[in-house]
Amino acid sequence: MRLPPAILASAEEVLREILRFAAPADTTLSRYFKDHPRLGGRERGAIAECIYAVLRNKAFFTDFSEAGGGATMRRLALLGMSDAVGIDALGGLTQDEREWLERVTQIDRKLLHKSMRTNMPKWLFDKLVAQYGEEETLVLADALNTPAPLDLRVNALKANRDDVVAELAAAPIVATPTPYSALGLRVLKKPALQNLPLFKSGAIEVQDEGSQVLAQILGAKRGEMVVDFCAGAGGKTLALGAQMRNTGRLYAFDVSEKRLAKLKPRLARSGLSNVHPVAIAHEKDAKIKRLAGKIDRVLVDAPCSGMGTLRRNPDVKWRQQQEAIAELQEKQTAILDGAARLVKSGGRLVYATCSLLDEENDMVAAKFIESHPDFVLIPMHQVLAEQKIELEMGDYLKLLPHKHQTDGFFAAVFERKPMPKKAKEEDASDD
Ligand SMILES: C[S@@+](CC[C@H](N)C(=O)[O-])C[C@H]1O[C@@H](n2cnc3c(N)ncnc32)[C@H](O)[C@@H]1O
Repeated sequence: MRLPPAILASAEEVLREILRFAAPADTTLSRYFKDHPRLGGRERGAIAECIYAVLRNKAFFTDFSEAGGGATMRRLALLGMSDAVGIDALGGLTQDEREWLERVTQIDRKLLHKSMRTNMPKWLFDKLVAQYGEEETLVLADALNTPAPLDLRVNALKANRDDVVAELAAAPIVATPTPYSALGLRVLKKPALQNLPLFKSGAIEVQDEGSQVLAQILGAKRGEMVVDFCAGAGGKTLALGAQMRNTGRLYAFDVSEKRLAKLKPRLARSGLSNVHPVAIAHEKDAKIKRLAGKIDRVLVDAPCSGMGTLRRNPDVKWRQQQEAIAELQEKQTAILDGAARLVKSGGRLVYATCSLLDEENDMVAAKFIESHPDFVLIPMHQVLAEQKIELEMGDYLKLLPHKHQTDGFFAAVFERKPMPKKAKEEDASDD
């Protein structure tokens, strides 16, 4: 059945708002759907897919919608919709529009100019070329512009992976084990999960496989004191708590009370009782000082540009300003410094981002090691071997969508050298 013609007007309306880039695309979309309760599930799905298709393909779509007659926003919506649901599912097209869409959708994008093919701002393309070379950047950009599959993490406290696969199959949802995370499952279609007993009981959580690997490399064990320094809504906190088998103490710090509040219902589902969410004012908060030198493992999943998550958040590349990267680096360095003070002698500190940019990754890690002679870098291949994760890496973890089919992630692992007792006491009382 064709979608009603009015859906194009709705897509145009929400697109106009989203392309102002005043707020994240998912926030604007949720607000639009709330304000338009009469839109059905199929219409909402099509509008959302249309918006994301436009954001992924903005450079290419804009170029083609500006050429030719008719309003640009209508043409953008047409391109987005045809990408999302196919031309034949669209009702109310004029003959001209149909022919134009058929012409544009037949274009071989590999033959286009780089800026249009990669669909990213020039500053980002240039940075990636400087890091990966042009050939690899083109492949990386294609992967970043392809929607991500849906990854799940099995909560080992409540289920095992094989049983979950069997229960999903009965739904029927086809899920296959992910290659790197022993608890991961990949679902190619995007079924609604919220009402599944498996989801409601906390046996599964939605989490990119890369994110699961990041939580795992912290190596948190039963009975340990662990801090998730930038816990947000707790994606990694939940994985860490389960890894600790619901024992020990896991502090979930964040400066955003709103994000920490979203962790609460997830915690309730997960069955974890070892997690202690703590809102902090900043990375030097007195609440942190009290724990200085006492923590076995600290994860810093730092705020970053998010360029590794473009498969899911394609608006980020258009919203992020190049000038903000240096500010982010400063913030990341400050947070890592603050978090390092928590680590006890022989304890571990993991610095992670979902960015692809060296400025937020290698450079922050290198600066940390330079300014913290009491820490050593543990090469990632060693950490991965300890965790029995079959990934080939050098000093750092660098997950890339075109190579590993995950979001882009970076991680560095540091270990605090054993400290003489006196120095330990001074460290704990230091401002
Ligand atoms: C990449 S997100 C964390 C995502 C989360 N770990 C997860 O797996 O879902 C970064 C988080 O850092 C928080 N943040 C920003 N500045 C901070 C600071 N100075 N100290 C602690 N957290 C901070 C943000 O509020 C945000 O929730």
